[in-house]
Order: sequence, then structure tokens, then C-alpha cells
Amino acid sequence: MQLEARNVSFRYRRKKWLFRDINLTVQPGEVVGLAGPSGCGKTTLARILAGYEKPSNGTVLFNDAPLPKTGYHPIQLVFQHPEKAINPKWPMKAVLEEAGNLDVELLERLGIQENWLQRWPNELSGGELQRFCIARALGPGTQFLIADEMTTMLDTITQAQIWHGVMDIVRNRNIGIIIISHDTVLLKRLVSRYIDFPLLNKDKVSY
Ligand SMILES: Nc1ncnc2c1ncn2[C@@H]1O[C@H](COP(=O)(O)OP(=O)(O)OP(=O)(O)O)[C@@H](O)[C@H]1O
Repeated sequence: MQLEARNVSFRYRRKKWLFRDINLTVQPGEVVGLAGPSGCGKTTLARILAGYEKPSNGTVLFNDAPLPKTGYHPIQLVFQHPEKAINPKWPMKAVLEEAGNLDVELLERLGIQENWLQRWPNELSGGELQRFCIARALGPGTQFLIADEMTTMLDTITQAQIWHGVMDIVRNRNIGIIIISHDTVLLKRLVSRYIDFPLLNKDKVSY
């Protein structure tokens, strides 16, 4: 059930190569940290791994096969701005129902209060909304989670609460996670393997 980027290269239209021949394998249950300067391509790689973007060259393999094109996507991405990820016209319960994910235990672990389910997105704080994005991304079919600056906009207490819940869930379900962050303290605390993105791009070795 591993996730693998094999010789993945990417360039935006008519621009120079953002990265070339990236080789990265993440195993189930592994906690990988990915860091690097702003603009080096971390988010782009995250989008490619989650199937939102096609690599210009190379392939992304899940369990040795191409990423599924239909059905529930086993690689889920949560990014920095929850307000951009949630339809403002849907109450929170509908947001979770659409993802087929109203697991009460999961909601509890993420600190989602039952009465929040009846609210609209604009009636929740950024941290509360982000908890829903994470819950939505952790449906039963999720095998890998990519957290792209997932808690960057939150205060330290909320960050700690969210990470405590998320790490508990991924550990229990043997979900592999890639954490993209500029926060080296956070990464040191959470990850079992740390990757410096510019080296990943430059060294042409497999990680
Ligand atoms: N849709 C797009 N079209 C053209 N260029 C883009 C597009 N999206 C991003 N870029 C450019 O690609 C480069 C990599 O962007 P990306 O968001 O992947 O970097 P990043 O490492 O995640 O940065 P940050 O740490 O600031 O989030 C940047 O120079 C950015 O301006």
C-alpha cells in the first residue's frame, strides 16, 4: 500500500522546470516531514501526489498502480486555508455527509463538538473549520494524508490539540502522512523521517 513518486518532474506551462526526477516512497504508517524555502515546489508536489495535478514526466503510484481516477481517493490533502476548501453554502453536517464521514469517534478525537454540525462555515473559527477539513480527509478509505501547512494559521494550543488527535488517528489506522511545514520544531516533534525538498530535487537520489 505504499505511495511512490517515480521520476516525477514538473513545470508550469511555458515555465522552467520546478523540479526534476523526484523519487520518493512513503510507507503506510510512516510520518514524513517535507520542508524547504518558499516557492521551491512543495505544494505542487503535494497536489501531484494527491492526484490534483498531473506530473509533466514520471508517475505517481499507489500500491504499485497508477492513482485511481474515480471513487474515493486514498491520498487526501489538507491545506492551509480551510475557508477555501469548504462550500460556504453547505451546513457542516452536509460537508461531512458528502464525504461519507460522520464517524462520531473520529469527530470526538478531532475535538469537533456536536452542535457545530448544525452551523454554517462562516459561523466557525478557522481552527474549528480546519478540524472539519481534517475529518473530511480522514474517511475510511484514506491510506495517506498530506498536511500542507495544515495548522500554520492557528494558535499553538489549537495546533497541539489538532496534531494530538491526528497523530492518534493515523497511528491507529496505519495511515502514512507527509507533513509539509516551515515549522522545524513541529516537524522534529512529529516526524520519523525528514526530507529537505531542495535536496530531493537536486540530489536525484531516492528517498
Ligand atoms: N498555477 C500556477 N501557474 C504558474 N506558476 C505557479 C502556479 N502555482 C504555483 N506556481 C509557482 O510555482 C512555484 C512553486 O509553488 P509552490 O506553491 O509549489 O511552492 P511551495 O514550496 O509550496 O511554496 P510555499 O512554501 O510558499 O507555500 C512558485 O514559484 C509559484 O509561483
